[in-house]
Amino acid sequence: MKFKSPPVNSLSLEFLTEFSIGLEKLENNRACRGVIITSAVPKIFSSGLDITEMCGKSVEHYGEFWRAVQEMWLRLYGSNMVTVAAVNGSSPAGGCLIALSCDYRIMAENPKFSIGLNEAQLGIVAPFWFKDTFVNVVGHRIAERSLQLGSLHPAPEAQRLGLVDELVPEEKLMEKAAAVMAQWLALPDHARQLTKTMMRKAVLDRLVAHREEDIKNFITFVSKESIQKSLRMYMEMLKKRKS
Ligand SMILES: CCCCCCCCCCCC/C=C/CC(=O)SCCNC(=O)CCNC(=O)[C@H](O)C(C)(C)COP(=O)(O)OP(=O)(O)OC[C@H]1O[C@@H](n2cnc3c(N)ncnc32)[C@H](O)[C@@H]1OP(=O)(O)O
Repeated sequence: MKFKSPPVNSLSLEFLTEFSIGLEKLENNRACRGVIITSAVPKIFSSGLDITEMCGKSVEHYGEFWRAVQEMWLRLYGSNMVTVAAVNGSSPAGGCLIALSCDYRIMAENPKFSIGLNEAQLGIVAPFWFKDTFVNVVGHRIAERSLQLGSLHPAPEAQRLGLVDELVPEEKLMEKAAAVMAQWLALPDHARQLTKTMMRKAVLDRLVAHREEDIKNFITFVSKESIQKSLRMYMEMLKKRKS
């Protein structure tokens, strides 16, 4: 799957819905045993959740949007397929969540590309299931420091921390992803799938059990004037940085 929503592959409601439908189709296709996720937009894997979806919209819209974010994660993190992220650009916040939800992460070895859960820098809080996914990849201490500081880690640091599994030159990224996929697909599906379920089930179940409460929390949180102000200021900062 190649993300192609210029300029920055931000995860809008429409993008998330299409992504989830795409994953569902592949999941239901018995001929498909694995998926490599990458980007067709130069230098950007995904800029994370589309901030405009969280600014100045109705309570109903926030609810619909958050349900779509949850749905995407439940499908990807809970997928029976082998999932490999070929991270060919920067990948903040929700973009990082997508990579973290895969079975294996390969990143282009460009120190200008960064990845991490930077929510704290926007004045918002990564939800518990973002945090759980992160902890399951890098461990508690690294996740705690990185989340509190809202760190975006340049590719070499991301590899040192275990946030990505390996770095390769950009031109070799897809070749390497295909080789990793072949290695993972060499195992019998049922054994690999049951093992994956065993490792991820508790974290998935926790969101399933608290899904409606999580949506309510999101709506309450994002509707606060202080949070709206932080998001608006962040968007302005992005625009100013450009000019
Ligand atoms: C007890 C506690 C209770 C807690 C309850 C919790 C409940 C919920 C909490 C809420 C959690 C919400 C979770 C959010 C996760 C996210 O994903 S938030 C999004 C974070 N994303 C970012 O910070 C990335 C921001 N973007 C960038 O850093 C850069 O754009 C880039 C590095 C990706 C690319 O840089 P460059 O190539 O230089 O492009 P730009 O000129 O910066 O951008 C082009 C264009 O796109 C717009 N844009 C960029 N990112 C986004 C985005 N994420 N959403 C919307 N729009 C974006 C940018 O403004 C530019 O627009 P214009 O061309 O100027 O119009």
